[in-house]
Amino acid sequence: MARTRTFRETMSSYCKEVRELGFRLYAVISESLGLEPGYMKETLGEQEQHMAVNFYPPCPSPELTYGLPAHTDPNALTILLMDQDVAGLQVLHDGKWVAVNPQPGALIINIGDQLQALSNGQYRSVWHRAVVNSDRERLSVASFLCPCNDVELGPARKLVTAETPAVYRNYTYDEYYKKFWSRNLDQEHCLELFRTC
Ligand SMILES: O=C(O)CCC(=O)C(=O)O
Ligand SMILES: [Fe+2]
Repeated sequence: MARTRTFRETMSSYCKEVRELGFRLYAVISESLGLEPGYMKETLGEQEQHMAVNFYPPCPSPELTYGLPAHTDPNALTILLMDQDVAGLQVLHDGKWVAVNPQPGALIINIGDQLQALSNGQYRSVWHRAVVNSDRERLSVASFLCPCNDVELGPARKLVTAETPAVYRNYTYDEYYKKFWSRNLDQEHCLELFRTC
């Protein structure tokens, strides 16, 4: 008799696929910076992977609140599976909040703070937020690829030159993560606290 997949099996294979996709993206991002394809994956160490299933119920006064306030993601890379029907994600582009509308079958890839640091500021960790609406609930599933807690992170040596000095000092992810959650999400970009100058 045919057996339907359990929730656990579906989630488990989704997590594995998302992880592989993240590793492929690390390789092309490394290459785009003139680094070895394995640079990001190796530097980030044994990756943790977290998942947030965000549920935003309808809100009678959506103009008074946010589903999620403005933030950047503290990790390396986020792969976001969005509700296929209801919009809510916005990204800050040229000082304006722009809606990212659902595209059937598409995943949203957010660069996190650690890829900004490793690329010495060449890639930018995007400011984003989620708004709510008064009549429809919304769901999003965020998969966060996170560096190993105790690896040393900072600008790739090859990207630090006399013309492009290190923008950020070195630190462990443990230190960064604690600092990130010790402030309000929508305060200044947390990486600003790790600047060399
Ligand atoms: O719900 C969304 O579209 C955004 C979720 C998000 O940014 C997060 O979980 O960090
Ligand atoms: Fe986020």
